[in-house]
Amino acid sequence: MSLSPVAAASARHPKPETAVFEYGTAGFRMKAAIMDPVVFRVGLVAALRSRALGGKIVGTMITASHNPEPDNGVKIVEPLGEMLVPQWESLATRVTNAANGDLDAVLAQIAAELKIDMNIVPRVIVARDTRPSGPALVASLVDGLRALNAEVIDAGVLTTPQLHYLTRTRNEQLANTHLYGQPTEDGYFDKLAHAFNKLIASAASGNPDFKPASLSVDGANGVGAGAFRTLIPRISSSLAAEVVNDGSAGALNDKCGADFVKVQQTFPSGVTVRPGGRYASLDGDADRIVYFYADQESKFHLLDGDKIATLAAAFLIDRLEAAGIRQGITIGVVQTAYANGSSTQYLEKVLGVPAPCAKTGVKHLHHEALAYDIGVYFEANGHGTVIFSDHMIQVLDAGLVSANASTRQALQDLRNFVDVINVTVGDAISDLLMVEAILAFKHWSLDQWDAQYTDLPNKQLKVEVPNRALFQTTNAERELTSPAGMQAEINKLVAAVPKGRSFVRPSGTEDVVRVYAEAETREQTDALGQAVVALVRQFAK
Ligand SMILES: CC(=O)N[C@H]1[C@@H](OP(=O)(O)O)O[C@H](CO)[C@@H](O)[C@@H]1O
Ligand SMILES: [Mg+2]
Repeated sequence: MSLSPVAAASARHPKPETAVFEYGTAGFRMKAAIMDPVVFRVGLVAALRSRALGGKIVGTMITASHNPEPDNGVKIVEPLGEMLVPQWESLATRVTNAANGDLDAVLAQIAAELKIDMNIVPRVIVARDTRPSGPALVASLVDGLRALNAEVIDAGVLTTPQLHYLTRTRNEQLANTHLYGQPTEDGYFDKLAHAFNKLIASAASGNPDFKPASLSVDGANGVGAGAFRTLIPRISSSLAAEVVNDGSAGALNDKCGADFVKVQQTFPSGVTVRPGGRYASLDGDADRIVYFYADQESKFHLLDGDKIATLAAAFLIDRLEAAGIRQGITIGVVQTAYANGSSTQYLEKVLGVPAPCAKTGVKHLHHEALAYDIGVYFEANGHGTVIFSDHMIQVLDAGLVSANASTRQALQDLRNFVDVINVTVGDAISDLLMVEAILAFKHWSLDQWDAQYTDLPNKQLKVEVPNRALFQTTNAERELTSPAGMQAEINKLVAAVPKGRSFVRPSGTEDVVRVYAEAETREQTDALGQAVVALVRQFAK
């Protein structure tokens, strides 16, 4: 009996019988060495997803973001650049866990359940970051796609946000609808550069002394370094930028990159830091960014996702007022439990905007941000963006038609601001341009930006436990419902500390439980963090 194409291909990518996989916050992520059967099966799922959507293009990205170089991962992107819908996360988990001999049957079951027309030709874009394990994993993914007769578009090495952009614009091109931008890598850079150069020109107008700011970008030795370097010549009149940690020497994310800088609260290696200089770190797939600087005593200062969100919100409010359209436009800034307490306070008390708390994972933040005309959302680690409602865009466009001399420039600034933002997904490069444009408008250095509010000392810790599933949360992950009795113990510790806050949640991307603590002083913060870590160990048994 001859084997079906799926069975024949799956024999080349056997799943170890006992292996269990789960599509988590960031897709599948693990040691690259054990990923082959997973990516092959994700190829099958992506092809099926495209068929279920009538042949629309689905994106697949091979990356493990900020995790160490030997790790890798894979995630599926919806046609308009959104994260995979929850129903299909479960289907992806189901297919990756099917026994080797059951794959055909499982696919047929799913097709029958969802009434998928198996004659449709699937179309799937494939991209990867710079990890050495990437090419072999792409080959396995493509093997899965081909087993279901998919048309494969190999986009090579891209940042995660570029893959989202390309997926969206290729679909728009296919459907002959309005293009978010030209459906090429060049189109991506042109769109961002064009909007950014206009914003800087506006910020510089009337100021003969305007000089482009100098910025040094830590590329985490990853894909963002090359991507940002491609952009530099296109924005050279607006920003004097250089890239360090470009992958020519160190390992990916090793003592550098946005996650290292945020979690360790220290300078990345490979960067010569001068007091007064301006620095930013990207993560390994360039969807996160944090800024940092040294003061006159060479002390480290971090400007994280919370600082970026507050900067963006304050600027947008200012421009809306100058454009005469603040009335009737709702603004919200969505955060997670990891947001510094001072940032939430600043948003609610100083800027007067709602700052709801969502569960960790940008898809949760994105969802909540849809409730506003301008939805700013950032995780504290620097992953986020700004999204705009149709109403907001209509108000803007209508305003531009009838603008008078005093409001026109502010309206145009807002329009260019919308264009510099990657609304499909958090994008380090687009966020960097947004920050630089705002700083140019404000004539701010990093310490002036930082002075808007003072972060409470904070600490993130992780604890390895026998079974992290024991830890369950509610209230946007700020309280534990299990293990029984543990939240009451945390509450007691927190109550004893001025401005204390602490919470515990299981990671969705690593086999650890995370602990967060903040308090009025560094000593209190560290002591609170350690006390909660001890509780985790005690209750994990
Ligand atoms: C505290 C923290 O930074 N957690 C990160 C991390 O999730 P965990 O579920 O905490 O492992 O990876 C996610 C995916 O990149 C990101 O969305 C999230 O913010
Ligand atoms: Mg990332």
